[in-house]
Amino acid sequence: MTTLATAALRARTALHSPRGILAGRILAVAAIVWLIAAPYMVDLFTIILLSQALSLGLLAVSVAVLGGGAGLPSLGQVAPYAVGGYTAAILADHGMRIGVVHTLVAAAAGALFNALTAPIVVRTRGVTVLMITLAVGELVRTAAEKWKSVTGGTDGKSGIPPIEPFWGMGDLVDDVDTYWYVLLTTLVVIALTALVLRSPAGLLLDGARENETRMRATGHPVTGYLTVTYIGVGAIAGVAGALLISIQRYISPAHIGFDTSSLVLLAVVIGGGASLVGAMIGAALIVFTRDWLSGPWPGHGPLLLGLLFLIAVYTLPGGLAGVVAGGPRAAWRSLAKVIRPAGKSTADTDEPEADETTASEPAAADGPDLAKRASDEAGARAEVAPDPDALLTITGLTRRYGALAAVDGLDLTVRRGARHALLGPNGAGKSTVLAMIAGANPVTSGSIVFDGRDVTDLAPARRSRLGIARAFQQPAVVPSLSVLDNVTLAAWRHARRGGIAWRPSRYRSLAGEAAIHLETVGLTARADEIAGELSHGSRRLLDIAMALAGHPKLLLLDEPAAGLTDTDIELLADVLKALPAEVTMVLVEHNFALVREVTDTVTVLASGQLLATGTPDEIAEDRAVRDTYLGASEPEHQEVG
Ligand SMILES: Nc1ncnc2c1ncn2[C@@H]1O[C@H](COP(=O)(O)OP(=O)(O)OP(=O)(O)O)[C@@H](O)[C@H]1O
Repeated sequence: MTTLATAALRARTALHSPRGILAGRILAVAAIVWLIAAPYMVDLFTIILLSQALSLGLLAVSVAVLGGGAGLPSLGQVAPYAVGGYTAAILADHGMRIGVVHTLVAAAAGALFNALTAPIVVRTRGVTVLMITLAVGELVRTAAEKWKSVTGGTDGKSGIPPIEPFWGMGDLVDDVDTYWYVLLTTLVVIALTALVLRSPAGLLLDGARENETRMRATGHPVTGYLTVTYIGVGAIAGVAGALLISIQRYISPAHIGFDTSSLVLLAVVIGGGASLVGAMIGAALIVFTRDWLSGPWPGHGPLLLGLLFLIAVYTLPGGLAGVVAGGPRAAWRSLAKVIRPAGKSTADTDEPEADETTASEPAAADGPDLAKRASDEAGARAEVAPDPDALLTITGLTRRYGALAAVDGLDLTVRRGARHALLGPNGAGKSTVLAMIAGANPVTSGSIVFDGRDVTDLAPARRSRLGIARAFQQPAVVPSLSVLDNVTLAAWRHARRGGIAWRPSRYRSLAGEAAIHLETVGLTARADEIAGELSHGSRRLLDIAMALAGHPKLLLLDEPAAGLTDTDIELLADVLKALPAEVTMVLVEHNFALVREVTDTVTVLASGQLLATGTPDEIAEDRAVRDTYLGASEPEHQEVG
C-alpha cells in the first residue's frame, strides 16, 4: 500500500501549503455550488448517478480517513457499509422509515461493527491490514448470502419502502428529492469529518500514520487513537450504506463484495489518499466511468476503470488533490515524468519523500528466545536494591537473535545528571541497548530499573511517560507537519491537560510552550517550515527537540552526529552541553571528539559485553580499549567505528 501512503503524504503536504489550502477551499466551494445547481442543469439519469456517487463517495471518505489519515489501508469498509445498509433496510421493512433515524442507527451499527473488529485490525500494519480487512469484508458478504431470513440471501432485500427524511416531510419517491436528501446528509457527514480532522486531534492521526515509533516514544497511545478512528469510519460507512437504501431501495451481496472495496480504494487513490473532496471526486469519476461511458462501449467498464487506475497512479502521484494544490504546472510535471525517459526526471526533486524512519524501527516482536525468560528473573528483578544516586540500573541485560547475543549480560549504572557515552565498534550492541532501555526492543533476559522502578516489561509509551526520551539514529519526525507541530505533538502527553485535541486555543498554548524546545536547538526561525523539507542536520536537531519536549529525566541519543557537517556537529555539541542539569544523557556515538566534549563517563562495549568504563580521558588511555577499538592513533582524530 505504498502507493496510497505515498500519495497521501504528497497530497497532504501539497494541501497544507497556503496555495493548497486556498485551492482546496475553492474546489470544495465550487463542487458544492455545482452539486446544488446540478438538478437544474443535468438530466434525471445523471442525477441518479450523482446520488450513487455521493453514497459511494462517503464510503470512499471512510477509506480515505482510515488509509490516508490513520495509515490503515482497508479493503473491508464494505463491512460496516453493508451493516448500515441492511440495518436501514430492516428498519424500513419494520415500519421505521424516518431517514434521520436510519442515518443515526446505521451509523451506530457501522461503528459497533468496527468496534467489534477493531482488536484484530488496528494492531496490524501494511499489507496485513489489507488482508485482514479483506477477510472481514468477505465474511460479512458471505454472512449476507447465507443469512437468508434476515438479508434475503443472494437475491438480496428488494421492495424496501421509500423513506421519509424527517417526521411529516413525506416519502422520498422522486429521484431529485432523494438526491437532495443524499446530498444534504453527505455534506453534513463530510463537514463533521473535516472538523475533526482539522482539529488538533487530526494531528494525532498524522503523527500515528507517519511516525508511529516517534509517537509511541513520546507517550502517545497510538493503538487507542487508531481504534477510535476505526470506530468513527465505521459510522461513516454505515451512513453511506443507509443512503444506498434510500437511493435504490434494494441491497444484495453484490453491492458489498470485493468489487465495491476495490472501486472505493481506487477512488481514494485517484482523489489523493488523504483528501475528502478528492475521494468524493474519485468516486464520482468511477461511477460515471462505469455506468455512463460504458453505455456507448458496453462491457468495457472494467477496462476503462483499469485504465483510469493506471493513469491515476502513474501521472498523479498526489492524486487529484496534489494537482489541485500544485496547479496546472504540477499536473504537467507529473505527465512529463511519465513521458520523459527514465533517469532524467527533475520534476520530482521538489517533492518530499516519505520518511523511512518508521519502517527502520523493527516492531517489538518477541523472538522465540523471549518465551524462555525465566520467571525467577522477575523475582530477582523485584529485589533490586534502589541506589538513590543511580537513575538507570541495568543488570544482566541480554538480547539474543537466534544464536547471536547482540547484548550479552550487560551490567551498567547511569548516575543522575550524568553525561554517559556508550562506545564500541560496529555491531557491539550499543543501539540495541538504547532500544531496550526505551522499550522498543524486547529483553531476552536481565532487568532495567529506571528511577527506582523496574521498567523491563513496560511499553515504550509508558516509559516515555515515566521520563525516558529518545532521539533516533534516523531522525524520527512527522514529515508532513510543521516543525512546531512536531514539537507540540511530542510535548502533548507530558502536558497532561484535557481538551488539547478538541480546543485549538489549548493546542496553541501548548505550542507556545513547545516553542521553547525549538529555541534550545536553534530552530525557532524555522518553526513554520514543513519538517520533511528540512536538511538532515536540522531534522536531527528537531528530533532532539522532540525528545526534550517531554521534559525527560533520561535522554537517549543514538549517533546524533552521524551524517552531520562539522558546523552542525559544533551546533549539536553546544546543544548537548547546554542540556538542563536534571536531564541525564546516554549517548551512543562514534565521534570520540564529540564524546570527549560533551560526556563525563564512557562505557565501552565489545560483542555485547562491557569492556571498560571510565572518564573519556581514562578510556582514551585504556590499553584494552585502544587494542580492541580505538587503535594506536590519537583518539581525538578518529571517527571511531
Ligand atoms: N533485528 C535484528 N535481527 C538480527 N540481528 C540483529 C538485529 N538488530 C541488530 N542485530 C545484530 O545485533 C548486533 C548489535 O547490533 P547494534 O545495532 O546494536 O550494534 P551497534 O553497536 O549499535 O552498531 P553500529 O555502531 O553499527 O550502529 C549486530 O551484530 C547486529 O547485526
